[in-house]
This record gives sequence, structure tokens and C-alpha cells, in this order.
Amino acid sequence: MVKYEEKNQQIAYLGPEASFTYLATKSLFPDDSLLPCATIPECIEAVSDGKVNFAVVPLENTIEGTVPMTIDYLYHEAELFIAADCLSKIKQHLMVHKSQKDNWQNIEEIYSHPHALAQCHKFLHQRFGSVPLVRYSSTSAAAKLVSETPERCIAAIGNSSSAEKYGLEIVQKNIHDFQFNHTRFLVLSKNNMRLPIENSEGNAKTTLMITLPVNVSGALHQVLSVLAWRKLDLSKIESRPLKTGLGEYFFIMDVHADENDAMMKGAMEELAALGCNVKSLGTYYTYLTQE
Ligand SMILES: O=C(O)C(=O)Cc1ccccc1
Repeated sequence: MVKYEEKNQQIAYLGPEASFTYLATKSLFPDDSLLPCATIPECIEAVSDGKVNFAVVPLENTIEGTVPMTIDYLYHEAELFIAADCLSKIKQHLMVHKSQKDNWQNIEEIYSHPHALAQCHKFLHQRFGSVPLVRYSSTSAAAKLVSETPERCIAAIGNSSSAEKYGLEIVQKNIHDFQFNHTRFLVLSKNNMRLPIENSEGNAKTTLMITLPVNVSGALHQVLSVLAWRKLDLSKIESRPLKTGLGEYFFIMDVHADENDAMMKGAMEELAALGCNVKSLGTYYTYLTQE
């Protein structure tokens, strides 16, 4: 839980209620007012437009990797900061309407968020190879749809809270392909601030978005050496298309340091001097939800 003095904060999240994002949001902000949004851009815009104080969105998953919509929106469309990140264990289950519970071997379609479908790829391929998979806006939106469609034998993939909330029957438990399945969520804010989180002292992390100078050979090597000789520890580096042409990318880096440390300030200055465009999404602490 966040130890935050402000009361009655408004928090946007990828809904509807009972999504994985909802569970992460509820455990971070148990006493605040939660606003479900239908899509990740809608969550991000709610905080950009000042309708809410924070937005919680999924960023990456141990099985399926990045949620591109989140990173791309942060780079191309929004001017936001990360106030915290949150790691949650993910268990995926297959669920149907209670009226279809004896007929579930004959499922006609399976609905879920693309990341949830991908986390169960092997199971779905082996057991339901010829059944169409339908990408939906979230796991709980898929569960809600199944609950509203009792006449068809369709299934959703999601968590047990969704099954409970929307009155569905879980017919196969733990169908994710790898047991170590965690998702990292971001808490986004308009202000560069860090949410205070219990027992996280000394674990500050900074996320940088870096665009390299054009046509400079060895530019990425230079960026890495700026960080390396200062012993700045990278826990993630990933490239995403700049959307301007093939072979043009920006880089997202997570550095285990505070952006106010002398070494980080020096690194950012040197990167700018090398011709890089560097944007810090801020320094923040990590929250681990209870399993
Ligand atoms: O929050 C959800 O329920 C989503 O649909 C996004 C998602 C999908 C898979 C794992 C974590 C979050």
C-alpha cells in the first residue's frame, strides 16, 4: 500500500473491475476512488487531462514482454512521469458461463487481452488449436462479455476475481505456460514525484527514454559506456520503433539509481553532449503485491 498523505485521490486503471490492473491498483490505493477505463490510452489521457491524479497501466510481463501501447504512448503522445511501479503474480484461468459449464470442451471462441492469450499460447495450441482467439480490451472485459452471453459457448481467460465478480465457472486453472508469471504495472503522474512505499528505501530506479544521434556509428556503445564507467546498474534496455523509418529506434532503460545522484546527473549531461535526446520519466520505488 502507498503511504500517501493526500486523501480521496482519483486513480484511473485499465478496467472494468476485477482486471489484473484493478487488483494491482486496489492493493496500492485501497482507500481512494478508482475510475475504470476501457483502454490504456484512455487511462493515460485521464491523467494527462487532469481528470485523475494517477493512472495504473500494465507495462511488461515475464512471459510475453512489453505492452507496446504503454511504452509507445508514453514516448509519442504523453508527457508523464512514473510515480511507482508494481509487480504482481499472474495466474490465468479458463472460464465459461455457468450455463455452459458441462459443454466447455466445445468452446467456440476464447476472449482475452492479447497479453493474456499469449501467456497461455502453448495450452491453447494443444487443447483448443482450432478455436478462434479473440483479442479483447482486458481480461475482465472478456469475463464480463462471457457473463452477458449465456446462450453461446464462449470462454474468457483471466483471474479468479473476474470469475467471481461476473459469476463465471473456472473450467481449467493455471493455464499460463510458465509458472513464473509476473506483470509489472506503472503508476503514472503529471508531476515528477515518487509515491512513498514501505520497505523500499535504497531501491530507487530511474527510467530513461533515449534517442541516439542519427548516423553515428557506435552510438549505443557510447551510451552504455557513459553508464558503465559510472557503475550505473541497468536492469532493462529495450528498443522500440521511432515510427519514422525502418531501422530507427528509441531506447528505454531502467537504471538502478536516483536521478538526483551526482553520477546520474553527470551521465545525463554527457549523453546530451554526445547528441542523444534523453528524457527521464523520473525516479520511483517498487511495490510488490501480496500473492
Ligand atoms: O489488467 C488486465 O486484466 C489486462 O487485461 C491487462 C493484463 C493482461 C495480462 C496480464 C496482466 C495485465
